[in-house]
Amino acid sequence: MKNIALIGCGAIGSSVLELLSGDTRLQVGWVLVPEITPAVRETAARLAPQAQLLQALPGDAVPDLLVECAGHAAIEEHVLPALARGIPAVIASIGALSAPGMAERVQAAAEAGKTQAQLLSGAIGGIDALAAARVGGLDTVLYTGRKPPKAWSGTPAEQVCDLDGLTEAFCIFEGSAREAAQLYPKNANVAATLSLAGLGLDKTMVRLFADPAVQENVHQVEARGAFGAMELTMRGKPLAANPKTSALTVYSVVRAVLNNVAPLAI
Ligand SMILES: NC(=O)C1=CN([C@@H]2O[C@H](COP(=O)(O)OP(=O)(O)OC[C@H]3O[C@@H](n4cnc5c(N)ncnc54)[C@H](OP(=O)(O)O)[C@@H]3O)[C@@H](O)[C@H]2O)C=CC1
Ligand SMILES: O=C([O-])CC(=O)C(=O)O
Repeated sequence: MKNIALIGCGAIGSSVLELLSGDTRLQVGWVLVPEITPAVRETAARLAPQAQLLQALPGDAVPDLLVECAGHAAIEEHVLPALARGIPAVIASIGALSAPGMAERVQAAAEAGKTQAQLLSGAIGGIDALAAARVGGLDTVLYTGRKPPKAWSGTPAEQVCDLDGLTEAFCIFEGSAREAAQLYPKNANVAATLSLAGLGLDKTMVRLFADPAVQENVHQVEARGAFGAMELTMRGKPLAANPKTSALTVYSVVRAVLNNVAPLAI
């Protein structure tokens, strides 16, 4: 039985626990959160009663897999030290790798620990195709992210428009994936994922819209290169617990965990 350490127990983490509970091939042995709140206690008691609730992984704990679904800060705090100790990790907060030197640090920690960090596809599809297309050479990759105005609350979008008063789509950001991921750490992980699979953080162009006409989180990708062309639209249903996050992100985490225990992985 594989023993999992889960970082974060919010909208994604609690849904992941729900979907994994009852699978006899694995158990969640640790849940790492900044504060052990009554809500976290209740969720863990219901869905992972065997788990230790902690703020950091103990030095003598050796999970088979570390699963990050917490936020950008968790990469520095939990993922880098675990990788360096040889614990493999799957990462949802991919935008964290847009910080100067962070992608290199993740790589170096995994190399030092002789293990691997896997960047999850999260809310976006087509990462396999884009990463394969990169081998032949890519010319352009454009990502357009479109979410309902409430998904942009508490972000710099509030400084460029009146989110509650929007009557039509408003472009809140246009620039590189690196800049998008830094400015919108809870909304532009997809931009970072596409760029790390494809043309890189500085050459992948990004437009972000607050759009009162959409109910879903809409992700569009247009890519061209030696392989031909790719056009992709995803209309992700947001999680009730967090309108910034699409449900597909949860399924992507669960898929990665199950691929770790399944005899046939896809
Ligand atoms: N790749 C992708 O496509 C996507 C990636 N994401 C990433 O996933 C992250 C989590 O999303 P979601 O679950 O919706 O967010 P929530 O805010 O609902 O939950 C975040 C959880 O992580 C905990 N947390 C925050 N900081 C840390 C830390 N440094 N160490 C450990 N735990 C921490 C929070 O605890 P507390 O409540 O006490 O702060 C909370 O339990 C996002 O911030 C984003 O980076 C999200 C959507 C798509
Ligand atoms: O969940 C989504 O739709 C995408 C998201 O928040 C992100 O890219 O950070």
